[in-house]
Amino acid sequence: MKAVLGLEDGTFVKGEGLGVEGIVQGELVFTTQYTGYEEALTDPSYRGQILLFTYPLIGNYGVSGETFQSEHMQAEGLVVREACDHPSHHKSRRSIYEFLRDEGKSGIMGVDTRMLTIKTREHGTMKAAIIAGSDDGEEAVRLAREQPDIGSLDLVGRVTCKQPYRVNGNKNGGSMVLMDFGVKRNIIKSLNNRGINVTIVPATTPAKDIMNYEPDAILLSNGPGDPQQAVNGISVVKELAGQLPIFGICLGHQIISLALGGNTYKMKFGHRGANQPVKDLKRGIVHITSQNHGYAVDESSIDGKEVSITQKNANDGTVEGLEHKYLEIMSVQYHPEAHPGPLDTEKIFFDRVAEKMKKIKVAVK
Ligand SMILES: NC(=O)CC[C@H](N)C(=O)O
Repeated sequence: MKAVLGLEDGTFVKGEGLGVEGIVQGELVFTTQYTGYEEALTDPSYRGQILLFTYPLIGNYGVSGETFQSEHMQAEGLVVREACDHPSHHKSRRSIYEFLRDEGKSGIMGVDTRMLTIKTREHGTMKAAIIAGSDDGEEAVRLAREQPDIGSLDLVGRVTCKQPYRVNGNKNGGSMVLMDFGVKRNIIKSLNNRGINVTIVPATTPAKDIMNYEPDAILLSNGPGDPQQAVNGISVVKELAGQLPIFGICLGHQIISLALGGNTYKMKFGHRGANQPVKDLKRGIVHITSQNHGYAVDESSIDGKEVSITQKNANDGTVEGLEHKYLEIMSVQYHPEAHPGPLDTEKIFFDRVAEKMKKIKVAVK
């Protein structure tokens, strides 16, 4: 099948189609992870985005379904140098070709992903379109340009759960309400593994409904799009700060920052990969983290009397973690739940969350 990828700056590249025939529009973003394509493609944070892998061989160990981060593929489309159609792994159930087809999604392969990455780094993230089934470059460019900015879309509304549901932990480590902005399964699993019972609620749940569950703490999840769109999340944090511990991951961290009076901005091309170095400023050590974000918290807007920046990206100095100075509020920009990527920060973040919840229980008794 023919295919073409167009960018808003007028660039287009022709390649071979993957998945089903059709048109895909979204923001083109690149990830540098070598593996973990199954986890990344099913991460709801990639809604509204076409995901390009800089690593040239994708699909070698097939798709098992065991590490999906949600029910389905979430990225709008896929761009790879070479996709493997004869995967080899004992857990593989299908090839990446079959996976895209089953999901009704489209992609393109056989294109110069290095050139596209350099272009994205130089120009900044661009709107893009893939046409699987055509090689009309002018049309692909037109479709790339003719779409709303990702920042104007309510992407969280497309991925949040419709109804609350509960997933219990393996012992009684307290109860938590998790605001679902597009949560990755491994966040829930990491909490459950520490005995935490988690009630997952839609992103639009108001503070008083959250308090009806009588939670020991709340956690704001990762998710797609611009954090400034998450107006309910921001007001929940404003209302509940000081009443119970609040934790956040990625989009959740950005929402917490906005609620505490900070600002967020769109980065030139974001951080997406499995080896982003993050410096823990208190302890002076660097952790290797999994990341996927295009927005960041503006340090000067938040670092001050009430909030301390606890972690920073060792590559570009952007904010990676914060803690409130006297309230139980803690959040990270990276993904401690990994999947994809290294588990280095899994223990540190989730053990601390579990510890803080235990303390609250003891204090209440
Ligand atoms: N993984 C996430 O939660 C991403 C957060 C936000 N959508 C961003 O791109 O910055």
